[in-house]
Amino acid sequence: MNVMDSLVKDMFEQIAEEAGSLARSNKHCTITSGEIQTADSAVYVANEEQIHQWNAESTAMPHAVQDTGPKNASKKCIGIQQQCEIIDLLVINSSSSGAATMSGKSLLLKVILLGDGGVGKSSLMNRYVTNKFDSQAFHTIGVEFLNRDLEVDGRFVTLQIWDTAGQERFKSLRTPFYRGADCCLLTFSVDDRQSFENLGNWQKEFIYYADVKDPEHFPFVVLGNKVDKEDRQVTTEEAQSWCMENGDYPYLETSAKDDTNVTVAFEEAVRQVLAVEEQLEHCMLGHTIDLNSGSKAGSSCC
Ligand SMILES: Nc1nc2c(ncn2[C@@H]2O[C@H](COP(=O)(O)OP(=O)(O)OP(=O)(O)O)[C@@H](O)[C@H]2O)c(=O)[nH]1
Repeated sequence: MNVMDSLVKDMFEQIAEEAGSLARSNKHCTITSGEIQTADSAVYVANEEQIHQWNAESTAMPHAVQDTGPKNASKKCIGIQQQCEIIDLLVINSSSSGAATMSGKSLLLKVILLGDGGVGKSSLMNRYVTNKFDSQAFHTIGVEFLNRDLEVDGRFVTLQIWDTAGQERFKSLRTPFYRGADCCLLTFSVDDRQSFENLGNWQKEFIYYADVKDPEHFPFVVLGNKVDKEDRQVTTEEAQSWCMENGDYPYLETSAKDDTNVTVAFEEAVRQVLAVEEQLEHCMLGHTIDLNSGSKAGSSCC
């Protein structure tokens, strides 16, 4: 990796951190290799062409400030020159831990969709949030996310769904966003055997980059998408047994096209997170010290 590549990589990692914070304070946000946009602000970062050009020329980065964003938006350029710092427009109001946090009255949960390119991650997110399906969807570059409020078993939740680029060449753009995820949806396509065989790699990639401390108890949900297709290469039984052997994960067969099980899948993700949360709360309560007796209660938990 040359110096410029590593500067660009550092820049994206820095942006990823900022974006993670931004994500917690905004309803809608799109992050690609080029831009971070929200309803009321936009940060111009760099497009792929510019990055290539910078790599080729190794010249100074642009650092001009432009006002061409959406109405009321400030659009600024992030360069790599020292004087061109990461912009001040991001409203950072949250911890970077990313554990489930309360936003207003509802619980904010970050779920992340991972899986090979083309298995239908973006389509699942878009079907769930906008109820639309695009049969000519473009590959994702980097990550994007959308929020949706829902109620599950009497709990109000804001689900923040992060859709990542499955193609290998975008690995460095997606992995910085794994941290802080409350649930991971491992996705494959039932008509693509290789995408099923890669599930284990996605699981490992997530655990490593999200820095999951207790992988055995992390809530994964596995989705076999495109069940509307006739040319299946993976059977339900095979997928179920993979889930059983790799962590006893829930398995759902979905179709973003037909809207089969899409809502159920995201609700299941919420249930999994809430179950882990309840278990933790239970454990914490179990460890409170009884001042009267001077002994710990329920120390067998966790
Ligand atoms: N038949 C069928 N096609 C689907 C379904 N979901 C997605 N597709 C199609 O599969 C293609 C890829 O879908 P995407 O949602 O872009 O896949 P992705 O996993 O986000 O791909 P990357 O962004 O490259 O990681 C698109 O042409 C979609 O229209 C589905 O449930 N059934």
